[in-house]
Amino acid sequence: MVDVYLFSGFLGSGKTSMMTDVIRQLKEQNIKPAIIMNELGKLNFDSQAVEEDVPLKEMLNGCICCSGSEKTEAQIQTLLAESEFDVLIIETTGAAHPVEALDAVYSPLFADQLNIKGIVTVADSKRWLERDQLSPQVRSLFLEQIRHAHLILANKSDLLTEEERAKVTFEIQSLNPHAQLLQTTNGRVPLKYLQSLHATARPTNIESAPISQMHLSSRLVTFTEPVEQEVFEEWLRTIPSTIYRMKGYVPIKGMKNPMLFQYAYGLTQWMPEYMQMSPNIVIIGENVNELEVVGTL
Ligand SMILES: Nc1nc2c(ncn2[C@@H]2O[C@H](COP(=O)(O)OP(=O)(O)OP(=O)(O)O)[C@@H](O)[C@H]2O)c(=O)[nH]1
Repeated sequence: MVDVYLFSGFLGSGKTSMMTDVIRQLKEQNIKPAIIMNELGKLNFDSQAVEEDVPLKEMLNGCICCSGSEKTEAQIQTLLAESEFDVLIIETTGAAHPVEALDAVYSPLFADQLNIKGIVTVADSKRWLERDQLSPQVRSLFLEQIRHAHLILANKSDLLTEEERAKVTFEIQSLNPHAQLLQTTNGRVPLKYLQSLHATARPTNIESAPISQMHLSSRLVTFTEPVEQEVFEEWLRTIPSTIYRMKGYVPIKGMKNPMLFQYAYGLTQWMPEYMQMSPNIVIIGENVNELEVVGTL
């Protein structure tokens, strides 16, 4: 299994600095990294930070969440087929919502090959103190990236006074009490903090993630029998609003192949599928392990 880390954080917060340092540490331990980088602009200057022997895929002109998860899926598949590596680091654009980014990388197609360790968010500590100056939408994204993280770096702590550092730590930890919080400069984080993250996504038929894991996580569910479409839609109306996203293939009674199913923030989409895909869906949200799914054991 390849360990996957999503690096999230606002534009200019220090993601690339963190990545460069993490790659250095991985290499020192003879662990092979591969990188997917994501830039909003046309040219990816940051990729120059990655040495040539590290497999690298770039997604230019769009962010991981809105350029279509198919593209990301294809890139991960190509990487898995072409290169040998132990760890996959995905640097999302500063404008990506972490739920969407997680959604894009978590595909039922290679769920058994990837061990999604979690979202590491780099927060610019100075920006945190000045967050009231951000527009409401931007501020909301900034907060969401922190709220959904599994590990948070309060970066650029060199720019703060002792008192400000304490304030930032207290406030960020209050926003996300589940994640470990570290004060950093230049995104320097000892590798052990990444490695000790629990996987956020595991097939439930193998082992469930701990219930205490209340923050954002995902789960792969396998259907054991076909379900009536109406019964399934009825069930969808009962699920909590903290289930943000589902996608995959649902075996529907009367249909030859499992149907492609998409669910995002209350909206559902069905598409007939001409291939016999495995009857799996991925569920992303909070407390995903407590959700009972119709048609599964
Ligand atoms: N003072 C200070 N500057 C930092 C620190 N970390 C990063 N920087 C600087 O902040 C700038 C942005 O850092 P990057 O690592 O490129 O940030 P990024 O999140 O990858 O930026 P985008 O590519 O725009 O998303 C660079 O000029 C870094 O040198 C820090 O801890 N302290």
